[in-house]
Amino acid sequence: MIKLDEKMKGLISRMVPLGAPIADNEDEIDYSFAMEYQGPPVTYDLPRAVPIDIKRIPTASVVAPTSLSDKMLLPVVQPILIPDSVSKDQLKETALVSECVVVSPTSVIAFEKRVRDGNECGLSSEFSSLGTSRFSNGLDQSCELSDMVDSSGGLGFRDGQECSGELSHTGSSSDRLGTSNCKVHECSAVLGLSDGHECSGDFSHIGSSSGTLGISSDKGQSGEIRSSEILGSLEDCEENVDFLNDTDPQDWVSSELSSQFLSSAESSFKAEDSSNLPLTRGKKTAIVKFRDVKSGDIVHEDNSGVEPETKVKKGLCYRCQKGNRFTEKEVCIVCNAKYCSNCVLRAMGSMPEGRKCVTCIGYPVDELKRKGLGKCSRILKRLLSELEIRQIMEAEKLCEANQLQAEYVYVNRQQLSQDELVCLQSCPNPPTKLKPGRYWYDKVSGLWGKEGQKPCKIISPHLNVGGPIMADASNGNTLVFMNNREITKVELRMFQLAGVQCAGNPHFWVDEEGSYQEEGQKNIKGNLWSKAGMKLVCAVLSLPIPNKAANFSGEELINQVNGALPDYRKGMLQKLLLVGYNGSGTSTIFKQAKILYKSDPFSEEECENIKLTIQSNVYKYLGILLEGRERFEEEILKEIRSKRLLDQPDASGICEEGDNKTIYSIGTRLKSFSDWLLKVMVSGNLEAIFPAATREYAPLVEELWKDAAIQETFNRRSELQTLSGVASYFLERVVDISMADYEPTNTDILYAEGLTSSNGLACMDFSFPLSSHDDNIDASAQHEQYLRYQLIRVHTRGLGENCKWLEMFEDVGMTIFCVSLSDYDQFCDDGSGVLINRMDASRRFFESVITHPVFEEMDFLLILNKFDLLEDKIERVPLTICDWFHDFNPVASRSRSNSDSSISTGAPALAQLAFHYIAVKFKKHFASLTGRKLYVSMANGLESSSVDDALRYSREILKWDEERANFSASEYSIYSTEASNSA
Ligand SMILES: Nc1nc2c(ncn2[C@@H]2O[C@H](COP(=O)(O)OP(=O)(O)OP(=O)(O)O)[C@@H](O)[C@H]2O)c(=O)[nH]1
Ligand SMILES: [Mg+2]
Repeated sequence: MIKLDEKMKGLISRMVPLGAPIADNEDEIDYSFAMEYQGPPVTYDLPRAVPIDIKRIPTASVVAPTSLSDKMLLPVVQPILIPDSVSKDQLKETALVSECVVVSPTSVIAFEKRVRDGNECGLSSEFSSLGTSRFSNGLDQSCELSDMVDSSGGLGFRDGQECSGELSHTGSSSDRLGTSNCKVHECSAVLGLSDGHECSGDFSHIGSSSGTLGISSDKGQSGEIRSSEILGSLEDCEENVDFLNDTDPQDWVSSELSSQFLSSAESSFKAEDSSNLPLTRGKKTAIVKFRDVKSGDIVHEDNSGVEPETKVKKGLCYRCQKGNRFTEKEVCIVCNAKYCSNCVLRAMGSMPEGRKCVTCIGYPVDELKRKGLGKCSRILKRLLSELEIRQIMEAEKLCEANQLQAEYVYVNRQQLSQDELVCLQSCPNPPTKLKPGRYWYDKVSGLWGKEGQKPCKIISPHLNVGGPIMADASNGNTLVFMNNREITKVELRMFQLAGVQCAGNPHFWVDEEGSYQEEGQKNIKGNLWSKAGMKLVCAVLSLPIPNKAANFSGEELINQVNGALPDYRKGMLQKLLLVGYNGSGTSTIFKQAKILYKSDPFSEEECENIKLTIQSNVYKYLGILLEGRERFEEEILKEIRSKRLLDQPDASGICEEGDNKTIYSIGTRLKSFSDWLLKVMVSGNLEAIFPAATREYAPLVEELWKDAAIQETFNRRSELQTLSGVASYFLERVVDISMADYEPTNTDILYAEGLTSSNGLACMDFSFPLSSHDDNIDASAQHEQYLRYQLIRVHTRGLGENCKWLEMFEDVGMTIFCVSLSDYDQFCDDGSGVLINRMDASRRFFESVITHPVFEEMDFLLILNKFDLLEDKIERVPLTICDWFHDFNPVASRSRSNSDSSISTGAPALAQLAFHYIAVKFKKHFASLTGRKLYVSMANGLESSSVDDALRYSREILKWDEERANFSASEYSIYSTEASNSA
């Protein structure tokens, strides 16, 4: 019998349950623990620690990368609620309890156990831990969790009872090391890792079912632990093995950590200073992923979302429990917890996924809050810098965790996979504003609708998403089938109005183009969309029509941002609609955008078509000039004749040598070529020249162009209504252009007319590359190069009467309206044979676009284009020639403008004043019709930098718009959406 000395007794007393008797003799106790053996060599095998190969220790893969900026206020406190059922006494009994949060970018905990006999073992079990984890507490002390070995091999905590946990396992964690409340006594949990599971990712689940590892901060208050201090090091562990030898465990816990761990399946509480305790929402961070060792599959925890919030008195901050309902608060987009401005940064940390409590990171957003994603509140604006806000809001909108969850979307009764969702959202013509729900999709025609309802959109066809379509997908009851789906009554009505025979319960096959045929028959019966009035019919019946802009085949939809962009962002497009009255310069701006933002703006095939267009345009211009020359010649000759009649021999314009020769006369050879050319053109038989003979005639064309008579005619081009200003550019180079190997340059393409498709629709996807101005700019500017835009250009004729088809563009973010500044002295046919001023015509078109119901909330950017032509013209032709501009008074404007500090010193040029005047005219007109604000930008469509500026301005406006919305979306915002008053 060996008597235990006092020291040993003291040691044991700290390890047994409180109040448990301590035996006097060693034989009477069933506790034992390992001590260094210093006796003679033994003849039998000793259990030995198996060394761990560090490289083989799995390290966590970061599930949700967090950026731990310097400014990040770490850690985030896990608030704890004291359950009503727990009395103060009970709290006392539990001794010291701690709670805290550890956030760590890298933390490795490695354990290895070796149990000698596989039975229950006490502290004497041979057990070695080769792992160490260090955690710093709020006071920057560090503790070492190296070897709190327990009897049954669970790492961590021992209460003298058998532990049931088994730690046969190596685990590692990186990034967030969970939050926890662990209980030392009665602990039957192993630390973190259950047998048979491999842990990768963040620790969120360490301990028993409810527990996660926690390290207390000093004095039992909520811990704040700096991430950088948290280390797990295998190297260190050797020094730290077996604290029993040199460390008193109780001291270890109580002095170094000043706390103990407590865990219980239901609740966690804190003993000290409980009145000051923050509230907890019983929630765990679900970032840890366990992998089944055998199958390698990820074992899903119950990740059904965030547990219901603990009721917090309305108006109180969820962290400090102070404030009232008027206190400004920020709301977690996952769990709705609200934090006051003092607590929000602590509760939300660096917000790598936007406004989420730290414990909500990785969780999907509350779908009701999706609309508000990326819209900043006033409270954050006050607390953070503009750059930080921008980054947080971007992250909130774009981070993976916040994207629509594939599992909430069903297509043809099949839950989507993440890949399918990405495929759906990034197709050229995706469903608009996709929300969680059940949808049907006809892959053949592209029709898309909510389950049980008629179709609401035609999206890109042939997408590999969802299951096969069901006959009852749209709940039709017509006995008429289309691509295996029984159509609804309205669709049947549409078929009938399209003249499709529907007798005898037919089954139609309709493809994405609208071509339809009956089942079992080979021939195509017709095309739904090509039938006259179909679009109107569909509009009336609220049925979708194909989105030409998105499916337009002439303009490719290249994803320029390619692999650099995560998949889920590929689907996110800001659409910009570009419209303008005929000749305002929309197609020039569109082409400029292509040249500016696309690395390979025009395909070979496009270039070939462009070449033919340019060559034929040259003849068109020449034809106009020749006709004009004839007209001018005739006019002069007429004049001469009448003057002769009046006996006025010195009539002007007549050359001295010949009676019938005028400055508009050409030689006989050129005259006969000209006559032939005009005849060919009138007959519409241009093939005689073009394209085969273009080269042959090129020298003659050049000669003609250089002829004085044609040059005189060209000088009077303003009298030739249809002659484009770019005619001279091409005619000067007619010989080059007529060559077989002519390849249009970008400038040629830019100047070339008639390149857009017959329906006047073109669209392109692009991103704004970093500009020279962006070079020194912050990360957010860098980030913007990945944001994607779609420029959709539509011709007036593509919009139908009263701009009916504008409704196809309801999802655009902004409309850019283009007006030609040089239109003020020009006239055009108003459609009924009456000549009207082109500026007036432009204004009328502007009115019908801005007042279109679909654009009620739309931002408009007015591009006042062709500023170069205005400069050129304004000195010659007064602006007041246009009735609408009758009160333009440059003198008055000049004096007014000079007093305006926004205009630089010196008298602004007349064209500049005219521009400002016209801009204000449009702004006022816009405000009177819509009550909103119009943005205006000046441009010269032929100058790339000017178009770049104008389009980047549209991007700025979209950003402001967002920021304005952020203000107004704030819970207690006092800002109105009219906050901005710039430009
Ligand atoms: N000088 C000058 N010419 C321009 C400018 N912008 C466009 N143009 C020319 O104006 C003409 C009409 O421009 P477009 O871009 O074809 O105009 P649009 O809006 O497409 O008009 P439609 O072709 O009728 O639909 C073309 O000859 C362009 O080269 C400009 O800023 N300055
Ligand atoms: Mg055009």
